[in-house]
Amino acid sequence: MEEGNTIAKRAGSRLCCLCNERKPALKRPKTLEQICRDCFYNVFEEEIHQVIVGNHLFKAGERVAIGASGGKDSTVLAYVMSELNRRHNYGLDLFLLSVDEGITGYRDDSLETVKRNEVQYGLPLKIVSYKDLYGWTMDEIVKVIGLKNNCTFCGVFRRQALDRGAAYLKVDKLVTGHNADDIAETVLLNILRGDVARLSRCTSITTGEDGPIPRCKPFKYTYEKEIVMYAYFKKLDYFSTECIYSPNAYRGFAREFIKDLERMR
Ligand SMILES: Nc1ncnc2c1ncn2[C@@H]1O[C@H](COP(=O)(O)OP(=O)(O)OP(=O)(O)O)[C@@H](O)[C@H]1O
Repeated sequence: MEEGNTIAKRAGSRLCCLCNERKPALKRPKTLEQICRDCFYNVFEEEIHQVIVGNHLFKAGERVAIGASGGKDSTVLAYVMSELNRRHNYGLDLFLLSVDEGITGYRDDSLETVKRNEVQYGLPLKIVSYKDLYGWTMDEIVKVIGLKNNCTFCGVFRRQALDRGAAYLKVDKLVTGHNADDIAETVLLNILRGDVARLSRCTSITTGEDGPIPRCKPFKYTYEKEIVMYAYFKKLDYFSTECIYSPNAYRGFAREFIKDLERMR
């Protein structure tokens, strides 16, 4: 038996290339290594832990809100942050913070997911809505202005709504699920627009230190494909529909371009 294993290991084929014990379950997008599920969980979580520690993202005793949209990125972020907080004794008080933009058939459904996550992960949830803060839902705004530029309005409102929610929760920091793919798209968009000011700050792991609440991106180096795989293998409860108002053509172009480059790798 021992000899059989040794042969398989030497052949370098049938076993996970990290533990050399279990069968591989996936080809890791970041490194293209064939690895088993347990090793994938380990490297995925450990890399995020190293990003948190290496960049001094938090201090013990801090209150941290997780921007929770119910989508894959923020759901995996909420799960991994609560696991790492427990495992490594970060000493953080974690909260889920959701913005209800008032988009029927999209945000109402995704918020149901976040309400389930509140119970599943044992994290208190605060929801702030555009209707309460500004007197308008996105549905009402779109009825008036049509389907033009609404991502721009919505982005500005959401940013402020997250600040207001963070102030309500009295948190020290806000974390979002922006991942390496999102950041690559933003870099490309800022180059295409010639927006040098944004280009210089869009890759920072922490922003807004001079504003009401610093924002951190613990997934700055995490590939979107790995987040999807992690959510899938862990059977996490998330909502996977695109916003009905955001075909978002320009960002979509950047996304496709980066995916094409990735395929050529
Ligand atoms: N309605 C919301 N309420 C709270 N946080 C939000 C909301 N929308 C977005 N965020 C935060 O901003 C991050 C990036 O949002 P974006 O709209 O780019 O969604 P995404 O890349 O599809 O992420 P997700 O899969 O988490 O929805 C999210 O991961 C989340 O942390």
